[in-house]
Amino acid sequence: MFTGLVEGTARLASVSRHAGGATFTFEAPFLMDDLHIGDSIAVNGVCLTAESVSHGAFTATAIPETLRRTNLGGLQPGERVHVERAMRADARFGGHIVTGHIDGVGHVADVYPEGEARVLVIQVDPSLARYMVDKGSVAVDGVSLTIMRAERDRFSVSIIPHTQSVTRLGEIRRGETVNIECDVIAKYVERLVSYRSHEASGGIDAAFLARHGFLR
Ligand SMILES: Cc1nc2c(=O)[nH]c(=O)nc-2n(C[C@H](O)[C@H](O)[C@H](O)CO)c1C
Repeated sequence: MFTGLVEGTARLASVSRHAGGATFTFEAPFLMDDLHIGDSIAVNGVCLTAESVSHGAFTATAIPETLRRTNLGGLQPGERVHVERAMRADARFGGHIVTGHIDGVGHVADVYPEGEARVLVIQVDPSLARYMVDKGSVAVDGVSLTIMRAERDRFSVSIIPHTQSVTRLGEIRRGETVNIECDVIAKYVERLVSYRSHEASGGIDAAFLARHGFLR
């Protein structure tokens, strides 16, 4: 589990693509004081496992499904990614609950300045946008952000100077693809409400289970 307070950016040193997916080597010397083989680490918001850690770098593998559903598949050596180690139980919990499971990608549709901030307008599928509300939470490439405005197929966020300086969101351009994790609380609420309304109208049968993915 993560908070969306990313710790900084790591540089992709190399990538090896193979039948099992892609194995990335990221340079991140600032993580080395407490990163061990087997630890979870969020890379652009995607929860991966550190497979080796040495000389200021770690390696992690993304399976084909992860490459299809996130922006990791398009990464090229030299690019920078957001990194965050798993949250500690004894630390302050800034940001919001981020699981590292990406719901889909969004596309940066517009970028414009507003005072000291940088507003990003991000286009997403309505199936993702439905979990967003004004002043709610969203993780964009792993960065916990407050939604300024939520619409049917897009939302906007305002990037404050601190976030611009410690993440890539200060330099991101129109057309780039970003990983989106919707607020997990919204997803649980939707699921519970759909069960409740079904129970009110007659209980659980085979058709109900199939509709909700429990039967094929
Ligand atoms: C909730 C939240 N909202 C915003 C926001 O709307 N705009 C912004 O620029 N930064 C926000 N942050 C802080 C970032 O998550 C934090 O600066 C980065 O993850 C780097 O640690 C947070 C935690």
